[in-house]
Amino acid sequence: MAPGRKSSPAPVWPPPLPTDESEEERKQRIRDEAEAKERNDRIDKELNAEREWRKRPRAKILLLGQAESGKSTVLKNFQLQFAPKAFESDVDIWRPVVHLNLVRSVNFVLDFLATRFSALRDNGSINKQYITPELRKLCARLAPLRQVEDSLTVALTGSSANSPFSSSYNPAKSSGLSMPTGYGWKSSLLGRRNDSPNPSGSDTSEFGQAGRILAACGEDIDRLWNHSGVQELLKAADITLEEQPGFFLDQSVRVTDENYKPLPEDVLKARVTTVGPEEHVIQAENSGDPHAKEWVIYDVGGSRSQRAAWAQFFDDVNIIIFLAPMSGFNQVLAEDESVNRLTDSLRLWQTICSNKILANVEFVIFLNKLDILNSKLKAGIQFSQFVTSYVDKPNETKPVAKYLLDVFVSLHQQHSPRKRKLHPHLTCAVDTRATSTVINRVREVILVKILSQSNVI
Ligand SMILES: Nc1nc2c(ncn2[C@@H]2O[C@H](COP(=O)(O)OP(=O)(O)OP(=O)(O)O)[C@@H](O)[C@H]2O)c(=O)[nH]1
Ligand SMILES: [Mg+2]
Repeated sequence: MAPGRKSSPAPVWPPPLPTDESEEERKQRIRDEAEAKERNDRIDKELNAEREWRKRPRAKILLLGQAESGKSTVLKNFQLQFAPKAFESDVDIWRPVVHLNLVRSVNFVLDFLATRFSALRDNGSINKQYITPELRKLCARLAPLRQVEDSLTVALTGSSANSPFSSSYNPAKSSGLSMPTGYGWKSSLLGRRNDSPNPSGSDTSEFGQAGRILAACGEDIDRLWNHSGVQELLKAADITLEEQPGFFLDQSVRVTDENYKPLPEDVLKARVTTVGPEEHVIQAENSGDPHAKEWVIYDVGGSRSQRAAWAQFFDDVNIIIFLAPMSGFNQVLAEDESVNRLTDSLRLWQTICSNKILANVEFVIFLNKLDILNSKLKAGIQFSQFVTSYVDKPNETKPVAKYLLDVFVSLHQQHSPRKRKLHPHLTCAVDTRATSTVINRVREVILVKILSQSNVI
């Protein structure tokens, strides 16, 4: 109590009724009290509803699968499907990612050609007809892109460029064309988007500068990629860049245009390695169904070192979508080149199926990258050479996909702790239309699961 002030009596509740109020004042007091009570009741009701809303069963999806299996791509499909306006308003932040993916591919080709140029010096007979003065000039003109790769990588990841190149191409090392970074890059880009523009109107950021250099190089990149010598040399070395994540070399003129705005397909194809688990809450736009208003999706990193972080979500999800890329049959893991990707996927699937904590979780499996499987088989790669149990069957997409589906389904049957329905789909996650149909089916499965959890059905 402040010195010198008289102490007031402790307040009592409810306050004693005034003894000297007029009839009019009494009526007003009663009206005020009724209004206050109504307001309190309304607030209580809203708080209760909010409490109930928080407790309600929500769609919680966990995406699992090895690195590059397509988990983050499926997440983007969910965002595109359920929150198209939010997806559209964020497309710009993918522009520098597409640029970095493209620049890494170009630099990969430049490094590859450099090894061929030096082989030519050492042994005049090799590939001489392909290496024309025009090709050398093209390579010289594209040299500034090495600097662009460094500055974009630093701007996006906060660390210096690390673009590994192995002169002997190894499909497992495709992360050389990816951007290993965490969740933070998106929020930092969203933050930058609101920065006030330069008074001259030009974008002076690293992204703006990289964009201008790329715009000047677009035609040359296109010439490099379509150069018959480059195509022949890559083919002779068994390199199929088209199947690598973040491939934009066939779109270089469009994506380097100064006014380029990424299309949804570009966003799906852009590659960013997920590092650490990410929680994404998708607020469904225009959803009439109260149970489908909010989707919580957990996206995790798929490489071996990331998998320990998966288990923390096991007791909190309604549905697991497992991604198994069918195209991995002739590839090895980037993190362990002694392990075949398909073998790793099967082992991982078996482990997930047999997990007791997940016994009541609904399982969906996407046998993904159907398009790459198709192009590999069409190119003559023999599935049976890598999967020796596949005997006397045609080397065609349909029977191979069916065979893989049977293997995954029977592993699920054998190893699930209790009988459980599996929802399998053959998918190409970069095909938005086809994936939209699949997502609608998954949506139905999830809604039934949520309703059964809330005892509605
Ligand atoms: N051609 C083709 N590419 C696909 C398909 N699904 C995903 N991709 C591409 O494969 C690359 C890897 O996909 P992501 O979704 O980043 O893989 P991820 O499982 O999230 O990988 P991590 O984050 O490393 O665990 C991306 O460039 C995708 O665009 C598909 O069905 N076909
Ligand atoms: Mg990912």
